[in-house]
Amino acid sequence: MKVTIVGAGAVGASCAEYIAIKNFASEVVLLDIKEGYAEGKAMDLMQCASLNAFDTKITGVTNDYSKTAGSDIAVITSGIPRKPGMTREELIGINAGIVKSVSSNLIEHSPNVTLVVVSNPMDTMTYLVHKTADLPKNKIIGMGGALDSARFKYRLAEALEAPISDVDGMVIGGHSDTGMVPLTSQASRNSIKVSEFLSAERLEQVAADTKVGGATLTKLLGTSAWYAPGAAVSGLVQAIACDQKKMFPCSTYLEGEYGLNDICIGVPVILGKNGIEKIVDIALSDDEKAKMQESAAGVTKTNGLLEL
Ligand SMILES: NC(=O)c1ccc[n+]([C@@H]2O[C@H](COP(=O)([O-])OP(=O)(O)OC[C@H]3O[C@@H](n4cnc5c(N)ncnc54)[C@H](O)[C@@H]3O)[C@@H](O)[C@H]2O)c1
Ligand SMILES: O=C(O)C[C@H](O)C(=O)O
Repeated sequence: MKVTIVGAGAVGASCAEYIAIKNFASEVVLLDIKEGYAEGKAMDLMQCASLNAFDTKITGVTNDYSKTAGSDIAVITSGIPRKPGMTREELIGINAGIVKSVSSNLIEHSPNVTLVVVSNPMDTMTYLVHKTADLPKNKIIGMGGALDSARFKYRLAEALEAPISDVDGMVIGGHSDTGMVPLTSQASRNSIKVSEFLSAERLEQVAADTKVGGATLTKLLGTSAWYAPGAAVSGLVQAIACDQKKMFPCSTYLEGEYGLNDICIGVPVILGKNGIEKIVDIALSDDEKAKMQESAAGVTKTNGLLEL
């Protein structure tokens, strides 16, 4: 199993580290445009191998796509992150060009690759790849919901004063400060709805904190987060590589599901060896349906800024 990660920055390197520690891939290639950077990150990570007991071979290359040839899965983290006070949408001007050329280079050398898009604004970048790359839609996957759901569980556990392993919950919709739709009505602690334990006001606060999870970290760190994003990407890559048939909310191209068309946005999907093997069309409450429509309108507006 060969995995390429384009962008050896904060998220790309964290992703490579989690993939290696989980020890399911034979090879990880890190590629970056900055001279020597991916090589350096790969060497540093390989010096963790004996310490962390993994056998994954990590190599780094400067912009040489021939070294990515035959990749089964490729992760796109190349591009700029936001700074405090910015929205993800403001990154479109620079990141669209990067994502378009990177995806085209990857597919040229690995025509059967499954792409995981991470660069922001992620739903729009996933849509861009869908519109410009010669790949079936099941092989184009946007990562956002897995991360947002992990942040939702963190906030739920905090409110419940419970261990995170007791808590389950999912966030669908667009990966943006306003567009996320945390499914509070369905979140549970050991199968009991969290509304049994938390007031409507507290649950609303949990949802609000979840939606600004990325912005909160960006303010604290001066740039956007990388540990949880890297872990979330590694979970998606493992589900595909190991044909796990696991369910994650991912950004995928919709053709009527959730009443939406011609958009990539976060919905629950089953991930296995064929990438997105199924879009799971769950029943939403009227309130959740309205929020999903509003979220989709925001993503569509950002998509309109693309030069397709
Ligand atoms: N979808 C999500 O949930 C999520 C989570 C975290 C970050 N992100 C996004 O991921 C992206 C990367 O974030 P980061 O913190 O790793 O940034 P970073 O600046 O640390 O790393 C980005 C790397 O991309 C490289 N790069 C730029 N152009 C390139 C090109 N054409 N080819 C190859 N490499 C290129 C840069 O040299 C840099 O090393 C940002 O757009 C950020 O907003 C998304
Ligand atoms: O917040 C960001 O800009 C990065 C990423 O999308 C995140 O949610 O951490």
